[in-house]
Amino acid sequence: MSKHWRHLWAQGPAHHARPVPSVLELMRAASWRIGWLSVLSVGLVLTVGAALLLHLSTVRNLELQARSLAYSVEAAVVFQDRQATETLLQELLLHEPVSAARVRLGAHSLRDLPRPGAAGTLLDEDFACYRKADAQGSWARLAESLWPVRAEAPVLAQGQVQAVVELQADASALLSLMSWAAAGVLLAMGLAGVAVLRVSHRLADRLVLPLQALAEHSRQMRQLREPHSPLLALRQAPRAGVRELDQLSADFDALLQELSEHQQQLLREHDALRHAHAELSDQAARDGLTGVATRAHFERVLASTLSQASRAGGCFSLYFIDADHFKTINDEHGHEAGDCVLVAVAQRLSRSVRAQDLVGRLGGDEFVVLVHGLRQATNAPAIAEQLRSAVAQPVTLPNGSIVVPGISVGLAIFPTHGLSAAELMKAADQDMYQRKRAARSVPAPGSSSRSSLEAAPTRPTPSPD
Ligand SMILES: Nc1nc2c(ncn2[C@@H]2O[C@H](COP(=O)(O)OP(=O)(O)OP(=O)(O)O)[C@@H](O)[C@H]2O)c(=O)[nH]1
Repeated sequence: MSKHWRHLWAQGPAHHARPVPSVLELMRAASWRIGWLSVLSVGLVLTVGAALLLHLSTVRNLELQARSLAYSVEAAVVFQDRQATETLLQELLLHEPVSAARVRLGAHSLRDLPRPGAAGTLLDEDFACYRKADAQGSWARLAESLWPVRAEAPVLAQGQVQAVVELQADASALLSLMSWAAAGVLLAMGLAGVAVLRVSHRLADRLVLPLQALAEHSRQMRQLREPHSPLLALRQAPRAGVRELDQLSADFDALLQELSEHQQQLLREHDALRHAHAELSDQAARDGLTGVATRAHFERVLASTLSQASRAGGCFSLYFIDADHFKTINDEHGHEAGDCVLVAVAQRLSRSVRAQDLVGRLGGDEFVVLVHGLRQATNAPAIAEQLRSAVAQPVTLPNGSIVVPGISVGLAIFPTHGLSAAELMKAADQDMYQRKRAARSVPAPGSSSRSSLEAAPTRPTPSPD
């Protein structure tokens, strides 16, 4: 990891304010750098190589020419024919890329050809000297000072060195050759640069476009919120035709598939839990024996009815019900028979009120009924009577005996008898208790003092329930 990235990593994503570059931008920037660096280095090597080759071949040619000239001028030098020597020098300079030439008498080598500016001047030691007229310009002089290429060869006669031929290459011709070579190299560099950029851009497109397609695909998949959408099963991540990218797409598909299955599993479990919760709530709200509301559920509904009636200024009635002499049934016919009577009482109470009203069992043989939206408080006693008469029907017990259950019903009206649930329950309970006591103190004509719960004949008789 480079210093820069380590620094960014240490800072965390929130701290680096610079915009995060895309992969395409990074690859393009890198390919620009790589392209130009490689083209420049190749260009540099080519230029230096070409210059070196040119230099070596020029030196070699010049040496050959110097040797050839040494042979040519041998006779003229031996016979001291300066005119013929100069003619030979002139001929050579005319057709060859040589800017200056001279023949110096003696065996010693002279390296100091006439300097630019002194060209064509015959020095004291020179036997013959010639310099091209067009090699005397400033460009030619500059070229010679930049690129001095010289060669010399001895003029031999009878095994003795008679003179030395010295040649100066035409540097301006060499430089113009070099400029052509440089132009060629530059052109090659340009073409190579374009080719490198095209290839690297294609490579970037080949890698980045599939990545962008995969990113777009994942965005679309995220938008498909429905877990059972058939698109999830059908749609595959796009394939790029590049092994690693295709592997990434395949892994993405597999991950999506796993997530989808996991989500479906979670949804199934969630449904099961919701179902179980609903069942438990229902069980908690319903009395196990009779199926009417439990005390807790009844109190919740009473509280919400109360607050609603308080806000809206409504009126409702609450009935507190206790079975009369229920213990006797248990004692005489058994607990199972008592249960049977409790179920019958609950069913009859439920059938006597509307669906929006609520019947609850407080426990034992105590029931409560909540009647919503009473139009007039004066209707409440009639409902109590209705409940009483609905219950007081014969019930056939499991042992075949028939009993007629009796109930005492106490009444409380909101807001007349109380403004809170506790006040209303207490008022209804007290009313029920007083009515029970009143009923017992005044026995009905022809009935025993035991009350309204009467043992029926022991023979089995069909029951309305
Ligand atoms: N079968 C049955 N009996 C129950 C159940 N819960 C309570 N009991 C009995 O119901 C009876 C209720 O007794 P009380 O209300 O005190 O007696 P009662 O005979 O109804 O007396 P009064 O209310 O004064 O008429 C008790 O004997 C309890 O054991 C139940 O779920 N099933």
